[in-house]
Amino acid sequence: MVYVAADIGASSGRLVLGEILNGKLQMKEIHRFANGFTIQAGTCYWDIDHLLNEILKGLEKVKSMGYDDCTLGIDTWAIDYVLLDHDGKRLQEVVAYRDKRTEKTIQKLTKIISKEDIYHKTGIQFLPFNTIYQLYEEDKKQLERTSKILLVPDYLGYCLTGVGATEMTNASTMQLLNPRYGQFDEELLELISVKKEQFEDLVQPGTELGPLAMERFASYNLPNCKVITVATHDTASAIIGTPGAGEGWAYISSGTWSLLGIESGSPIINELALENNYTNEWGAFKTFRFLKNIMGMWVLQEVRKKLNRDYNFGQFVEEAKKINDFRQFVNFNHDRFLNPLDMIQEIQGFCKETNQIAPESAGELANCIYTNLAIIYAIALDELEQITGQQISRVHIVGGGANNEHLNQLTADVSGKVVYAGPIEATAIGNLLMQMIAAKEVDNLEDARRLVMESFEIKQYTPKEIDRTAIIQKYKEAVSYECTN
Ligand SMILES: Nc1ncnc2c1ncn2[C@@H]1O[C@H](COP(=O)(O)OP(=O)(O)O)[C@@H](O)[C@H]1O
Ligand SMILES: C[C@H](O)[C@H](O)[C@@H](O)C(=O)COP(=O)(O)O
Ligand SMILES: [Mg+2]
Repeated sequence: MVYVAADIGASSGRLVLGEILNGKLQMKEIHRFANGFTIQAGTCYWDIDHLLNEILKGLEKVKSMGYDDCTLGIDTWAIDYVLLDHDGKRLQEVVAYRDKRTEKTIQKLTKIISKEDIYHKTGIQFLPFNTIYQLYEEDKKQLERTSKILLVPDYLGYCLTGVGATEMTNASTMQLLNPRYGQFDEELLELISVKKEQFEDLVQPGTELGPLAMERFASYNLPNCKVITVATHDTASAIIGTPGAGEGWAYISSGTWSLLGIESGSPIINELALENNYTNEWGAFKTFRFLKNIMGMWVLQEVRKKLNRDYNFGQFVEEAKKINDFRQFVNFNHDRFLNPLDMIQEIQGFCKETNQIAPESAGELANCIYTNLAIIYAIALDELEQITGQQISRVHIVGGGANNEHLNQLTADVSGKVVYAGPIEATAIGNLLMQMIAAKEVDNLEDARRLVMESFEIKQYTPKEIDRTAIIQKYKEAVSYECTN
């Protein structure tokens, strides 16, 4: 029997095999595929059938490698969902969170209930596309036809097994759950015309969902497979796979998004947390992911698309290193960078509006992105220390972005914290570890993280002496400009 993790982020998906051999976690990537949304008639959609098909193709590879039995865990990006009719069929295509339909929804909803009340109830950050706002924008007739609302990874599990669930780490990102009593907040549900019965029961990560319904996929050559509901929010899995230990460590799950935060034993819901838009997403093992979303590698991904993908990610880093200068100061966390038509023009526009020389070449653009991400990380870490009263001495960077040694070093320099980078595939590893803990092959989270530290290369970056105060001050002056568009 072998463990299989399907980790699907906004830009890419992968299936990995995992097993413990000679006291180490051995992980082998067996299938990788592209992900991304497309725009049809002005709306952004995911291709959920493509993702299901890729999971099945990955499982066929498991079988072809000689494994007749496996367990499977699925984790994906957060907040997006599928509407099912009373026959269990998908009512519509899956809208992607970067769609513009929710651009003004926070303003609409907070005319009825204040941001303070929503935050007091949920402890969840205000992102314009949270599930609460997407459901508020859904056609009311469509909601009336809806029997069940399944978040993306729960829907993929349902397609494979016929069993529905609402896994709680991902459910918390909807901004509809109240951490005080671990359930949906009925007042918020009523506000968006959704009934609690339209969700499947909340389940803890590590719950067995059911066997793969082989009869549904007769044309595939599949192994016998038991689907485990892991920490289905990819960031929750990433944090399980982050080899932090003891006190004073923070993480940056660096992929399409950079999720920067700490693991907390209880939610931190106060004015300062709200003011800095920190969130309390639910973690595995009754922890809370006190973090904030930072725009991450999305910006570079969009620049790369505009440059016809002429550069791979490593080449962007090499070009940026040739410049390696804090030339422009750009707040990439501004909503204008969420899904602009042309990311290069958006960056250049911000620079021109703030009387800064705009980056032109691939290297100048990458340098601008990396230097500003390092500054935004440093500021977020300062905020984190202020809000929690905790001293953070080290930051673990995991995910595809941890490949970027240049940004890892910049992060150490500007934050003044030691950076540990890796494992790159922390999300898939955390997915595997949740399955191993459920199977009692690994005892607990602490042992799981020790196994990660012993099994994968973790690189250390020590801060170099730079004038971080002056750099952060220049950034804050430049971004204090109120973007008009
Ligand atoms: N060799 C590399 N050098 C620098 N950055 C890299 C490299 N490989 C991947 N990346 C970065 O990692 C990002 C993808 O990270 P990943 O965690 O796979 O994203 P997601 O899970 O959101 O799809 C890419 O957008 C890119 O910026
Ligand atoms: C929109 C959400 O905040 C987003 O899904 C984030 O929570 C996340 O998990 C991003 O994962 P990626 O792997 O797509 O960066
Ligand atoms: Mg990811």
